[in-house]
Amino acid sequence: MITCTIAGSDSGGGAGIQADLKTFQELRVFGTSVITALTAQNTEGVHGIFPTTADFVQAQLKAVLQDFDVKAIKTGMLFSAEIIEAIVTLLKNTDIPLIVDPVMIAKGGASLLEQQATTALKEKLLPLATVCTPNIPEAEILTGYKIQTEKDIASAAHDLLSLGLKCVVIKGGHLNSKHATDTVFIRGVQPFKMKTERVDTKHTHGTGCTFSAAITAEMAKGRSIEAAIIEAKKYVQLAIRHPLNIGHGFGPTNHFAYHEQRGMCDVHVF
Ligand SMILES: Nc1ncnc2c1ncn2[C@@H]1O[C@H](COP(=O)(O)OP(=O)(O)O)[C@@H](O)[C@H]1O
Ligand SMILES: Cc1ncc(COP(=O)(O)OP(=O)(O)O)c(N)n1
Repeated sequence: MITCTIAGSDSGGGAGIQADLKTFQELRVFGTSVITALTAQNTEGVHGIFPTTADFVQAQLKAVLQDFDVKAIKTGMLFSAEIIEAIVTLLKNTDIPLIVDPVMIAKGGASLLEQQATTALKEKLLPLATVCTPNIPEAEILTGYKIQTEKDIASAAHDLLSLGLKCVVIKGGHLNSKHATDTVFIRGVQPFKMKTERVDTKHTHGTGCTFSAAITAEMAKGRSIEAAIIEAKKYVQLAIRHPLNIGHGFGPTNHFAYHEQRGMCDVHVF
């Protein structure tokens, strides 16, 4: 099975293209990639960004799509409106499932999407997506209001689904709660929650990239959206629960853990 990630490179290997390709490999799908930007990054932060031109992003994506039977595509850091538009031009002619992780700001505070690109992300890319996986701050930017209650989460999902998406997962990593609970809204299906223990760790660099890449891998294998999302939650939970403890700052998750610790993870779905 072949997948594609359209995202930025993280020289530190914990997020972006590197996290996506590691996740694809661990979940036994073949990963191709389209690089939107290089970041000089490590566990202590983002030290520089060098974007790719929109034309060259398009050239990479064309090369991949012309040759490979890609079964699912994900997007991560897209950086600019020009890059988003270049991708949309090609993706609007395909029916490949598209998972959009609307990456905006790294946990350290660096901006990975120019402010004026939010409109292009929302109005041009999201209508093509099958699944979108915002964290709470991203959902707030996309909807334009604060998300504090269960009712706010449901309204945000409703507003995002109305853009044409099939599924929205509002991730709870940023909530100040005892558990890490994500809420899944799928058109025509009763919403459900996925709950795991919240791991007390600072090594959560790349959790969002890893989660969305795992959804992409599982969907490429032909699993239903529900099954893909639940398996992805297991994958990321194990990756957080068994950290590698590398680097001097906020370390990466452990992409090996899913195989090394198989069966040692409960996700409560309700
Ligand atoms: N400390 C943690 N313990 C357990 N799960 C976590 C923790 N932090 C994040 N997660 C989970 O990791 C996934 C990615 O969420 P999140 O960290 O919110 O994304 P992002 O990296 O986009 O901010 C979600 O399933 C979330 O619930
Ligand atoms: C190149 C690149 N892409 C995405 C991110 C953000 O990754 P995320 O999974 O949201 O994790 P944090 O960086 O917020 O820990 C990134 N940092 N770099």
